[in-house]
Amino acid sequence: MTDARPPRQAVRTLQARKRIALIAHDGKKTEMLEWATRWQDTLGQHTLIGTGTTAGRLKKALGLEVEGLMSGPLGGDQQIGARIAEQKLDVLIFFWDPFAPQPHDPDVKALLRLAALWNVPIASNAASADFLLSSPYLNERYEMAIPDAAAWAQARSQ
Ligand SMILES: O=C(CO)COP(=O)(O)O
Repeated sequence: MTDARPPRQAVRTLQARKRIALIAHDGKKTEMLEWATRWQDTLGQHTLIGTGTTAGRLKKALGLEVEGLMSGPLGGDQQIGARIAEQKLDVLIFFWDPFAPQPHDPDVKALLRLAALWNVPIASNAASADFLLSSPYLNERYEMAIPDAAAWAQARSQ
């Protein structure tokens, strides 16, 4: 058994059209809708997914095409986390509520851990989401470092 960290980094290239996850806890959904309204045109140029209720609210209020997964408390955070682990998500916009404990707090923590691990850009509030969406990288290919999963597995199976 070797060091419990991936021994090497690999390169992942994000395409110009990003796959963006949109998630908001109930206490933050109004803020998310207001923010998404301001960024509606930009969001419409990318591929959007979201947890069930957030996705439904965005579709209804803004007419945006958003793939809806399970609602968060029913496993939606875990589904988004799986997309991250499979390198199928590029940006995470997650307005989590710092005032409301969630029944699925472990799922939320797991999602945030995977996003940190896989170097996925995260915005937790409207200002950081403004910065992310106004980045020149949003509409360009972008190369980033990620853990080398194959090297990790190989090192641990010696
Ligand atoms: O609970 C959530 C994220 O942790 C969000 O889920 P909903 O979008 O289904 O409300």
